[in-house]
Amino acid sequence: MSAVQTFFLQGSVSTLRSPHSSVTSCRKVSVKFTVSCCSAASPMTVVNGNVDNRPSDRSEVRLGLPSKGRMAADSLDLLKDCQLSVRQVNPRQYVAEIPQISNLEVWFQRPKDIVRKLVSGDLDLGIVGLDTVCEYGQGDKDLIIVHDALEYGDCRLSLAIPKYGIFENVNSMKELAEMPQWTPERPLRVATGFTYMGPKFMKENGLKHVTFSTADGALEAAPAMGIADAIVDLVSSGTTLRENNLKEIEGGVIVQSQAVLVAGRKSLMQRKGVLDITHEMLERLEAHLRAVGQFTVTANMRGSSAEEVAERILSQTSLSGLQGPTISPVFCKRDGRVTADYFAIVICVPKKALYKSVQQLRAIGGSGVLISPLTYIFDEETPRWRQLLSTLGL
Ligand SMILES: Nc1ncnc2c1ncn2[C@@H]1O[C@H](COP(=O)(O)OP(=O)(O)OP(=O)(O)O)[C@@H](O)[C@H]1O
Ligand SMILES: O=P(O)(O)OC[C@H]1O[C@H](OP(=O)(O)OP(=O)(O)O)[C@H](O)[C@@H]1O
Ligand SMILES: [Mg+2]
Repeated sequence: MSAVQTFFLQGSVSTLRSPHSSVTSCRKVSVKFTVSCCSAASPMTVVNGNVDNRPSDRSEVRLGLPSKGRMAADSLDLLKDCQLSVRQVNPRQYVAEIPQISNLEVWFQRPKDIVRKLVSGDLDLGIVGLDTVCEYGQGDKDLIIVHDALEYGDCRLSLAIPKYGIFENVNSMKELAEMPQWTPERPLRVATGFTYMGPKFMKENGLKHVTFSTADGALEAAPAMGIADAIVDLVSSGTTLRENNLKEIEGGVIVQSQAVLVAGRKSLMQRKGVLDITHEMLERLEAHLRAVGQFTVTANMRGSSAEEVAERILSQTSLSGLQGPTISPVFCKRDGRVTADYFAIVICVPKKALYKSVQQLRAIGGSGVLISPLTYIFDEETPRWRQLLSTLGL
């Protein structure tokens, strides 16, 4: 460990004025740490999760899901939409199952513990926000993001400063770093719950004289209370910052976050069944997320041939579908002869363009327009699966 450390205090740091308070090193916040007991000769080791990182001999595959907070319900909803409903006998029980996938245990944990347990090997897969992976994974190369965009939990980890006082004309990280106010005796005081990402970011941005304090919530109050000059916290709509007279600045976004599916490299490579379950989950997630926001539109259209109908459809900007329209003749018997005066067309249309598509279909002679939501769009190959295999060197 280097001589100069980053200090984290709970609450005010106004009494801390030593040169040690400047950020010159970015110490890993301990997943494993040692505390002195009564006798200095017998240290006690406290570990989050698996004590000595020995691979356990369990045969079940374990998926960690957030037990509380805003990610919990959305994670269950997403899995349900992928026909992977989690069956939990009662809400205080922390283990559950997904009947469609045998040999999979679902464990409900706090998001930060999901990441820690992926690192320790006590979980194999997990769903959490990318911010939590960055903060508690601390750049661990064995944490692999299998799906990076589950499309909920959107937020960003940002640095914010007051709109007023000495910060009134400060609008970028460069300007913040160049402020003459920050000295070893009077460093920039930052309040954050992100005690790994916060110091790392400040160091990367060349801020030399910085101290950090930490609290468990309502960090936006710290500047007005005189406890901090700036904060590093999650921002989504920006309302909390605005209500507290704080602003984000150029270059101050540390991580753009949303829910992700993460796995441990060792689990993927060594534990039987993990790779297969990951493949199935990835296929369902990708196919479902592709289908969200798309509708299938079917309609009838009079025409002399399938090609002639196709030309009419493709002349319209909103009707090209995923790979072009599917057109099938609708046969009927007229005067004893089987003819195809009508064609049935099927296209996929993005939700946003739905009404425009219906208007365009009608304009070129479409009738009997039926619209149904899509559950899955399976492609020939799952791009993220190929990416995962290449990351694993398989
Ligand atoms: N305002 C927000 N809008 C959208 N997503 C958010 C927001 N705040 C946090 N998140 C995302 O949801 C995750 C969980 O946040 P949540 O607030 O539920 O738990 P927490 O802050 O870690 O715990 P707690 O608030 O109970 O102490 C975050 O890691 C982040 O990815
Ligand atoms: O940009 P906004 O949409 O206003 O959201 C940002 C706020 O949401 C989170 O707090 P949360 O609601 O989780 O409360 P907490 O501080 O108790 O975690 C985050 O810590 C911000 O305070
Ligand atoms: Mg929160």
